[in-house]
Amino acid sequence: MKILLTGSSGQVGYELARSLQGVGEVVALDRQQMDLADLDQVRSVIRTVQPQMIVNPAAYTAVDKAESEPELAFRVNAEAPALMAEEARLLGASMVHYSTDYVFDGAVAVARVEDDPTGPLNVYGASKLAGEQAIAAAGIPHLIFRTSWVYGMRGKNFLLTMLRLARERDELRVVADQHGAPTWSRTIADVTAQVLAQAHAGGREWWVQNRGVYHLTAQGQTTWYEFTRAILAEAGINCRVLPITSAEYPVPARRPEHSVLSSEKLMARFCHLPDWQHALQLCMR
Ligand SMILES: NC(=O)C1=CN([C@@H]2O[C@H](COP(=O)(O)OP(=O)(O)OC[C@H]3O[C@@H](n4cnc5c(N)ncnc54)[C@H](OP(=O)(O)O)[C@@H]3O)[C@@H](O)[C@H]2O)C=CC1
Ligand SMILES: Cc1cn([C@H]2C[C@H](O)[C@@H](COP(=O)(O)OP(=O)(O)O[C@H]3O[C@@H](C)C(=O)[C@@H](O)[C@H]3O)O2)c(=O)[nH]c1=O
Ligand SMILES: [Mg+2]
Repeated sequence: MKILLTGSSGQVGYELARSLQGVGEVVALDRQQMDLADLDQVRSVIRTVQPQMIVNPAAYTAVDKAESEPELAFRVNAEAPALMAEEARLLGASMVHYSTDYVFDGAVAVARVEDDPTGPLNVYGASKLAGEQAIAAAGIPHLIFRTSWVYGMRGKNFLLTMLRLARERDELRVVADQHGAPTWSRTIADVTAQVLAQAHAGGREWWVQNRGVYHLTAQGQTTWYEFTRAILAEAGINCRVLPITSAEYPVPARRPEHSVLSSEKLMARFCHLPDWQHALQLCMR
């Protein structure tokens, strides 16, 4: 099976380029080779590669910047995935896509399930939701994995930012009133590969039974503040960390207060997911 992988230099894309080797022949493309802001290029690349599956971890992920660049965020996160789904339909291909906890408003302290009502608080979340909806509407075999708080030892992420800041400063001030599940990029890629191996074995009927949205996050929950403390403890860095409120950390985009997703559906059908603490240890060691 020929797999077109987008965003191969991103956190999840980089891990997928490795994990998907066992699933099929991977054509991994970065932004230079396929710019999702250029819809004509997206179309022509897909028509040239002619994949049997498109795996799309590429996304506009700058949450604050998206507030002032809504058109670009929507083009990359909604219009490009919509076009990919349309091209997949013409090719008879399937599509695997990634989305976010930020599609929810996070108003209630209960783990969200896949069918719960959405209500994004910011442009990024709204653009990701529009992408999900376009793929679902295309009527193709598809999987949409909603994940959260992605980190890893490469790329741009909260873990690497905190390690850098802790070395530069005597004290970190970190929000303690947003709750969620930090998820290692490698967990996302490995689980994707496991699910796709099942899909491959199951054929057409598998997709009829299993297509749709799945929450895919590490188990348990924490706050950005507690996550920071766990990161510094694991790294053996001594730096004071002060809990603050979101109001004390003014940024352009609003974030959900309760961002925990229930991954029970995925675990019941496919495989176990690790605790966030365990995955953090594996990642940092
Ligand atoms: N990061 C997170 O905390 C979370 C991410 N997600 C979702 O998971 C998926 C993977 O995210 P993650 O790997 O963490 O994100 P990253 O920000 O690490 O990677 C995003 C990738 O998309 C690429 N990209 C951005 N704009 C374009 C463009 N116009 N054309 C082509 N490629 C582009 C980036 O390229 P370049 O390297 O050149 O910038 C990068 O390779 C995304 O769908 C994201 O929305 C969900 C929840 C949390
Ligand atoms: C750097 C820093 C951030 N913060 C806060 C800001 C924010 O509320 C929180 C996390 O910072 P980030 O910039 O990583 O947050 P953010 O970019 O909102 O992270 C999100 O990214 C998108 C792509 C997703 O899909 C989400 O799941 C989530 O991971 O920590 C502090 O309190 N102190 C600090 O020193
Ligand atoms: Mg960010």
